[in-house]
Amino acid sequence: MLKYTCLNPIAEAGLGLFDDEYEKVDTIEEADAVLVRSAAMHDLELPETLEAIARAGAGVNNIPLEKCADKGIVVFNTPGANANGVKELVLAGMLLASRDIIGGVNWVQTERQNEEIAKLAEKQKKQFAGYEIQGKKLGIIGLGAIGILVANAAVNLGMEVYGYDPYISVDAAWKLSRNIKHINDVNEIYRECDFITIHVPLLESTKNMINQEAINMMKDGVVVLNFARDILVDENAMVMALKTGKVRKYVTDFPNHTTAAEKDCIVIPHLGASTEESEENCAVMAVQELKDYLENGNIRNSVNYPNCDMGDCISVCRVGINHRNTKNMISQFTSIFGNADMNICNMVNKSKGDYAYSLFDLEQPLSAEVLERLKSVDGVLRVRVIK
Ligand SMILES: NC(=O)C1=CN([C@@H]2O[C@H](COP(=O)(O)OP(=O)(O)OC[C@H]3O[C@@H](n4cnc5c(N)ncnc54)[C@H](O)[C@@H]3O)[C@@H](O)[C@H]2O)C=CC1
Ligand SMILES: O=C(O)C(=O)COP(=O)(O)O
Repeated sequence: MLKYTCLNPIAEAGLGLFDDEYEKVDTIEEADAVLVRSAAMHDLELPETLEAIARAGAGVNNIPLEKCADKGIVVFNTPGANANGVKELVLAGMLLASRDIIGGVNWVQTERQNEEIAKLAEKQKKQFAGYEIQGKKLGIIGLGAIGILVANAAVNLGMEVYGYDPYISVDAAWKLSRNIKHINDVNEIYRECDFITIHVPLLESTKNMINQEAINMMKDGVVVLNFARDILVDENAMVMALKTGKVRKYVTDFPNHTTAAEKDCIVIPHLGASTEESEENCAVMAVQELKDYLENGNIRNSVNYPNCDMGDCISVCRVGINHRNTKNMISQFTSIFGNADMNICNMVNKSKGDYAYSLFDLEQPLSAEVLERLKSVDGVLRVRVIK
């Protein structure tokens, strides 16, 4: 029986895919697999039994990826599964920043007992007037799953869209409307755009990307949207820029003490992916990835190990080895099998950065002795007999 636990609530559409071979347990100490959304995992003790973690979502900055890789724990995410949910909220964010919908709705609430409210509204509404987004320039930093959807939707709303992503994938580039202006220097976005939205992962290299220097380059009255992660932006500098009017509105999906009480910050409580559809899509993809890894040893959408697919496990024996990406690993594995008179009928070896994964189909069952020999190879982090 395989055991999994959930560190956040995960949609039933996904959990329902676990069959009788799986048991839900309450703590990570007992689990072979973990499902998580935004719960912080950096300080958690990771038990030796843990094989895999699936993040039902995109951002993996809440998970210690390197520590997991060192322990042979494969971490998955669900690329694109919540992108539409975020795209729709980004569009809402642009509209909330350009029309004072929040101020207007609040005004109605304060006047709700007033019998003259209809007449009063016509007099008062000018204080909530705004401007339209059609014809405005939108700069998008990061053209991945979310950035592409935002870019294409904004083109359809009549915006002039500038896109910047030095690492854009070929697949992503194919999906992008050809009406989007391809920008090679991010400073052009800072200098030219009326709205700027950031959709990059939180990495050492992206932390504080929108800093004082970037803000200084921006047009007066710009709107900045952050549905990626708060520390991508120097929010102290942002708050100062709001106070001087340099930035008109800062729309963020990540409440904290710096922004929550600021008049011109529109702060949303991390709702980007909180739609029925996104939660279901993420849960289904995450559970499918975990099951394929636990049952067949296949890796799809991992962020710390390479992708690897040998299809369903139909051989007598299948062994997965998580190891360091160093020389002579494969030759040592094949010698161990050969010396034990075992024939390899199929194998795959893939690497990603410092880590690698090898999957072997064998014609004989694996003995405890051969298993121990594989485990003792220098650089091997985990050996798993899948069947
Ligand atoms: N508010 C919310 O609820 C959600 C927030 N997110 C956040 O949004 C981020 C992006 O999500 P996806 O679009 O799904 O990820 P993705 O991985 O599909 O796209 C990220 C893109 O950023 C690009 N990139 C990386 N470094 C860059 C740089 N220095 N400059 C420009 N582009 C750069 C990559 O090439 C990639 O195309 C996630 O990492 C997460 O932090 C994601 C989903 C929900
Ligand atoms: O997928 C992401 O990166 C998100 O930020 C969504 O987070 P959540 O699953 O809503 O806690």
